[in-house]
Amino acid sequence: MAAEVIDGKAFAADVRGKVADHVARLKADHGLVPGLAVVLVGEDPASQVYVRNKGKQTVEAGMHSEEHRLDADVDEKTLLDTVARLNADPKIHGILVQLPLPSHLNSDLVINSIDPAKDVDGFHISNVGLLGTGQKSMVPCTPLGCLMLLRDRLGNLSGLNAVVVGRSNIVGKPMAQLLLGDSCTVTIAHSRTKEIEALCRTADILVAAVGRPEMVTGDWVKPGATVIDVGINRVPNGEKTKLVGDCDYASCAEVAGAITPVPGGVGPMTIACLLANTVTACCRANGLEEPAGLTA
Ligand SMILES: NC(=O)C1=CN([C@@H]2O[C@H](COP(=O)(O)OP(=O)(O)OC[C@H]3O[C@@H](n4cnc5c(N)ncnc54)[C@H](OP(=O)(O)O)[C@@H]3O)[C@@H](O)[C@H]2O)C=CC1
Ligand SMILES: Nc1nc(=O)c2c([nH]1)NC[C@@H]1CN(c3ccc(C(=O)N[C@@H](CCC(=O)O)C(=O)O)cc3)C=[N+]21
Repeated sequence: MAAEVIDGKAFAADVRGKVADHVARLKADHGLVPGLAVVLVGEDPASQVYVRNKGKQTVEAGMHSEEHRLDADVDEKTLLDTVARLNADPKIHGILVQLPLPSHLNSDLVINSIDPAKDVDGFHISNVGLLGTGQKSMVPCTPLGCLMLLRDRLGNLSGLNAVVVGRSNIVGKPMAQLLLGDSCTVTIAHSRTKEIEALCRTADILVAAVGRPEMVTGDWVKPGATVIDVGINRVPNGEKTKLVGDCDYASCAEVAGAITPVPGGVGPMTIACLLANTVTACCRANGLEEPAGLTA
């Protein structure tokens, strides 16, 4: 039995449609335009693609979009000043500093200088703490997108076994928090985990966020499981390159009940959730009702 393909691209278009509807209402009823600022340090070509997509989709949803490009050798003070200006700017409701930053910059310091109310990535320590204690927060976009896909596919997640492979602050850990919040039994696996294949085979929900092309193969997957592939890896393909996930799609799809493809799975959801978080931040900043169904 071949797995059902979870169409993240279509789901993301649907989320962006809801965002655009809410943006139109904010404009008509309150004269408000939600604004997102993306800060990009250096010239990493892959990052530039994401930044371009974010800007385009932000404008398509009727929102205000700004890009702030800084040289790769920018000093920390200039970057912190940029963030401080955006914190104080009433047109801006969401700020994203693209990671990773060049190694001479302290990314914890920079991220924690963002106003937590404008931290649409949900990476500021106060948002991390709020999520970890089950309080209202800004939720990281990629895990939020994965949760939306899982709830849509499985309905109630309560009692399901979830294994998250990867323990990064931006994907693995917040993903585990969200699954725990939905009453899954959650295990986080990483590079030191023993017998990782057997562990993964216990998962009703398997989330791969490792950054290793096609590492997870079909023999790691429990028959019928839902597989969420977060990985975005650019690998050689003849003269050109192609994108592959952290899962070997062909073998996993033979065993899984449902699986997200790469591209067209989690990636588009990340951007849709970024727009959703920006609208949520704008509503909260103005004491208005938040859009239904766009937060965790
Ligand atoms: N679709 C999207 O929107 C997004 C996609 N991504 C993609 O998701 C992937 C993960 O990103 P990110 O979390 O930032 O990556 P990190 O490199 O920060 O973290 C990778 C994690 O995987 C673990 N790991 C590495 N090798 C192995 C192994 N052989 N076995 C088990 N675990 C292993 C590491 O373990 P340890 O901690 O022990 O080193 C680490 O916890 C990447 O492909 C990235 O491009 C990221 C963000 C958004
Ligand atoms: N502060 C910060 N926040 C992030 O959310 C963040 C970040 N830094 N650094 C980089 C990673 C990566 N990331 C992606 C977003 C969208 C796609 C995406 O849209 N992918 C498309 C394909 C895009 C393509 O063709 O290259 C897809 O999977 O279908 C991928 C990856 C966000 N990240």
